[in-house]
Amino acid sequence: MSAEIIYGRELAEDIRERMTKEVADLRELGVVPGLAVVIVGNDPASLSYVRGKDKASKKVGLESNLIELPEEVSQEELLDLVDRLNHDSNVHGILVQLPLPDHINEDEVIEAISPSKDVDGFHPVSIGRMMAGKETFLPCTPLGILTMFKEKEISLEGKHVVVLGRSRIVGKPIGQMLLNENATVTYCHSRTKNLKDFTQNADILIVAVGKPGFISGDDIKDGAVVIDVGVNRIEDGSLTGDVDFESALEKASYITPVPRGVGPMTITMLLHNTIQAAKQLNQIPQRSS
Ligand SMILES: Nc1nc2c(c(=O)[nH]1)N[C@@H](CN(C=O)c1ccc(C(=O)N[C@@H](CCC(=O)O)C(=O)O)cc1)CN2
Repeated sequence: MSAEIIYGRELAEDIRERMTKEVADLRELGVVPGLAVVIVGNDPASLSYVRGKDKASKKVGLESNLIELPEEVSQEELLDLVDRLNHDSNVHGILVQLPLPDHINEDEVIEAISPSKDVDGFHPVSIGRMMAGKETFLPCTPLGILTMFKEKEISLEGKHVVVLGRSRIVGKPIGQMLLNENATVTYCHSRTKNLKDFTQNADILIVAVGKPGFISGDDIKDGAVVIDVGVNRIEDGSLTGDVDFESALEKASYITPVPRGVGPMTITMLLHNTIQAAKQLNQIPQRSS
């Protein structure tokens, strides 16, 4: 068997085209969805992600404001900025790029963002609503994965999903979101024993551990759906995932590549959440993007 490759980049392009029309309609109504992206410090990967977010936002017609703060910014200054953005009626979505430097209390910053502008879906109110199965902002990478499943008509009902990784950004929320879709979810992490026993029994395997080639074809059940969330820069400067693509391709039914797989969907879902936030804050009825 050779798997079908799910190119998130192509899906993302289609979705962004639909969004461009939706934003044009909103602008006709006098609503210009506004996003503020805050980055602290000079981490090259983070800078490249926020610049990607800023560029993609502008391309679909959003008003994007990229705020770059020095590494030494204090907790108080950052909280003051978030407070100003919470009260700015031209800003509908606020995102603080993670990770933050060690001297910043990440939880306190996330909790300072108004839940009505929490387009990253990391605020405890958003997480609580997600756990209760209520409508809310969903974190962008998991929402991108869910959108891929929907666009490819991959059924989730009763499927055994194994999630490798338990981060705030991917692992924890994707498991809960798939549980909400009636999948049976197992979380595995660095302390899990006999990992193969889990991975080899997964109908859907989601790998978000940040270790190049951590999973190979041997670890995968025949016909499994394999979603690779790893973005690892290796010695030769190229990007590679957490899954050994060539060996997994032979076993899986569907697989996402790295690059051009899950990553581009992350930014697209941020645009989606920002448009939804602008509509909610302006009391405009929702429609799917
Ligand atoms: N506040 C947040 N911080 C972080 C998030 C997040 O969702 N919110 N996610 C990650 C990084 N991330 C977005 O911020 C992100 C990662 C990867 C990509 C992407 O498009 N990857 C491309 C390759 C890009 C490259 O060449 O470097 C791909 O996989 O094809 C987009 C966004 C951490 N922080």
